[in-house]
Amino acid sequence: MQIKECIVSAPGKAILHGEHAVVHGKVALAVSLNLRTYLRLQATSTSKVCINLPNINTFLSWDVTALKQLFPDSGAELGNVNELDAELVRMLRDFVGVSNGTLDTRSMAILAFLYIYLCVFAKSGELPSLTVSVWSELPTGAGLGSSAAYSVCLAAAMLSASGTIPSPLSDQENTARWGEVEMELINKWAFQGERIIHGNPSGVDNAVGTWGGILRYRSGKITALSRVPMLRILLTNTKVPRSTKVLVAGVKDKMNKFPSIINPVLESVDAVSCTCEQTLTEMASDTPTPEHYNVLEELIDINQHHLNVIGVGHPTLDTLCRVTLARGLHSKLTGAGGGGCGITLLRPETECLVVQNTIQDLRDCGYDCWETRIGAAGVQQHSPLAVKEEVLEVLARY
Ligand SMILES: Nc1ncnc2c1ncn2[C@@H]1O[C@H](COP(=O)(O)OP(=O)(O)O)[C@@H](O)[C@H]1O
Ligand SMILES: C[C@@](O)(CCOP(=O)(O)O)CC(=O)O
Ligand SMILES: [Mg+2]
Repeated sequence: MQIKECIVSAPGKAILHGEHAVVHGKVALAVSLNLRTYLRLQATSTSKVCINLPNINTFLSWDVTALKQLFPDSGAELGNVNELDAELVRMLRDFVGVSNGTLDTRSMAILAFLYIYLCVFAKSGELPSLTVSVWSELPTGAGLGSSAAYSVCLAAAMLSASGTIPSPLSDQENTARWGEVEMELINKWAFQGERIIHGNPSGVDNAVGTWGGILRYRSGKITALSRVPMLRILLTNTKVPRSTKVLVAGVKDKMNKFPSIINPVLESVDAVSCTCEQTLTEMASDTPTPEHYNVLEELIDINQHHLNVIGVGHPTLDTLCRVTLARGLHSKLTGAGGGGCGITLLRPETECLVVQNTIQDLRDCGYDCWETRIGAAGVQQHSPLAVKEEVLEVLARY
């Protein structure tokens, strides 16, 4: 089978408000980051499927003939984009040799890859030999949506290589985006990848990875916020490893144990997201005032308390909040919490020296900290000419 080689990329994300609550049908506000995951898919004639994942030190290959045996006689039933095929996931677990309920990060990435590969190519009835290499600028497992950026890249690359969606590149464009119909399809397959990695994702992360920008997300309904002020944000990685899957499951357990206590907290998080959205809209349609920033800061503090109540805080995140508050800045965790990353809002009048000192304070705690740009483009295809040399070099190494 002739497949189309490609290089694709997708951005990571930061959740401003609504993490965890969004899994239970509440509103989340999320922004794309200027840190991306890149994937290169190459055709080979080795009769092998190879995957190189240097971020998680995983390099594997399988014979195409072995993978073909996973095709049930009812091969046509593989590949329903709207629901996860639990039987196929079970077969893949046996094939790769991982037990149900494993938290081994490498296994999740491999299962998501094989699942999307098999389902997308099942329709053509033929499994091609190929090599996929992925490299990310994002820290993995830190709350910045690396799993979603990875899943979005897998979906885009497989759909493109199989010819299910056309290449958006033209003679004039070395980097291009797909149209709305293709992005819907990429997003749906990416969501299945997220389901394998997360267990019960809301879909907000893959939506940001696909569309980019600043999004309001609720129960699968995605609204791009076009009128938002230019926010300045510090990102801090406490470097404490954690698993989104475990944290999401923990919140569910708490809800089951104390529904009358936890449900109102999630309702309140929803109200925080809605109030933040309203404030951002006001700020964009008028000149942002110090009072607007005061509201945004109070919302950050309230939400951080809520996230602690539902059990996804961490002492390192408490330290982040305390250290930044000592400089007059407000922070909250972002993503699943339990360690990982936090965001700190910078005000327009925050002096350069204050920002530099805050970054230094946080680095002294052993954290990584940097100012980020938000609202990057969603999933893209690139010609090799348009990819940064250092990224191309890593992708070409395998
Ligand atoms: N660049 C990558 N290469 C391989 N796997 C990745 C990559 N990025 C993310 N993953 C997968 O996603 C998992 C991390 O997802 P998760 O716990 O949701 O954290 P987050 O999405 O916040 O980074 C990793 O353990 C791995 O399975
Ligand atoms: C906690 C949650 O709201 C966000 C998880 O983000 P991340 O995997 O920690 O980047 C889960 C979800 O929305 O699927
Ligand atoms: Mg994730």
